[in-house]
Amino acid sequence: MRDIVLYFYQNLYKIIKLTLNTMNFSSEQPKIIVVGSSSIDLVLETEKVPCGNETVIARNSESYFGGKGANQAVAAARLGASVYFVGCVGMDPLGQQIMRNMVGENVNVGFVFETDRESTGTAYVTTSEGNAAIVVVPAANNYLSVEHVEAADKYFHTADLILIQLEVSMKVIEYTAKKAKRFGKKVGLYASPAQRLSNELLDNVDFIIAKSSELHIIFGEDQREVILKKYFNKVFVRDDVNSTVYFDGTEMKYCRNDEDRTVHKMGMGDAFTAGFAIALCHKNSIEECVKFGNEVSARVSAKKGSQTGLPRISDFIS
Ligand SMILES: OC[C@H]1O[C@H](O)[C@H](O)[C@@H]1O
Repeated sequence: MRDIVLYFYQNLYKIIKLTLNTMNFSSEQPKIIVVGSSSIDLVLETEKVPCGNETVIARNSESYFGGKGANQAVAAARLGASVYFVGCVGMDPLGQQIMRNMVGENVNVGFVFETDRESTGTAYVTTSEGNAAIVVVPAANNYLSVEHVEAADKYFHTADLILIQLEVSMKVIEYTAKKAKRFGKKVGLYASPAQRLSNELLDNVDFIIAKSSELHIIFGEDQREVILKKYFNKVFVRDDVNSTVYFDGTEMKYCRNDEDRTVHKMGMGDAFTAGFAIALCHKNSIEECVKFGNEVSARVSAKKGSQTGLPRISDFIS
């Protein structure tokens, strides 16, 4: 018995690889454009997340690279895609750090603009028992404009897929989705932080990732089943325990990783979105895309910060 247990643990890595084996990686390198936010996250670890007028003491404070757009760009690049990030930072040391980090992660920063009107975006995160409460200060991210996205025009022709989230202006988001559709490109949206989506935006995106607790804000409807049936194979709802549910046209599909590796619940939705997008670019089935997204998300949650634990393509193929 002891030998069997030992064998299991020694080969855990291979077993995980085998379970993911149905995921296909084609020889084509996916080309992805991420339009969105970048920030520096200040993470405070506390006994409990403060509420009301409460004061709590943090065990420590650490800073990490973050911002939903930047997280998705780094995730996609680590998974082997050629990635352009279109974003805006302040003319300050934090902006420079973000640029250097992206360059180090092989993300093309040719369309990262600088503004002198605001400082680089930041996020203040209180984490307790794995949960994370996040307050975002968009700052320079609010200065990302339609003209900035227009500047990346010629790359929209060559891209396979465009990723957007909701941390830059809705005008930019809607413009990006419309433009991508015009070029016949696939568009993925991580609908966070939750906002009501217009019908036009809903029509222009191919897949939407949403948190279970925010459906009523995003769709103006809180019956999960109604939303999933209306947007089958298009809306993917995630809950707190890294499980994903969607309707495939015939039945509800639930996907959950058995093993809970969560240390911090930061950047899980971004990681899922990027993983899903990569799997889609490699022409996998929706079910495989969801499984792969869940795995990428589980891995990021195993380390502190929104980017630290993001896996690399070499973790999946030798
Ligand atoms: O999705 C996680 C991200 O949300 C906030 O934007 C933080 O920057 C963090 O990195």
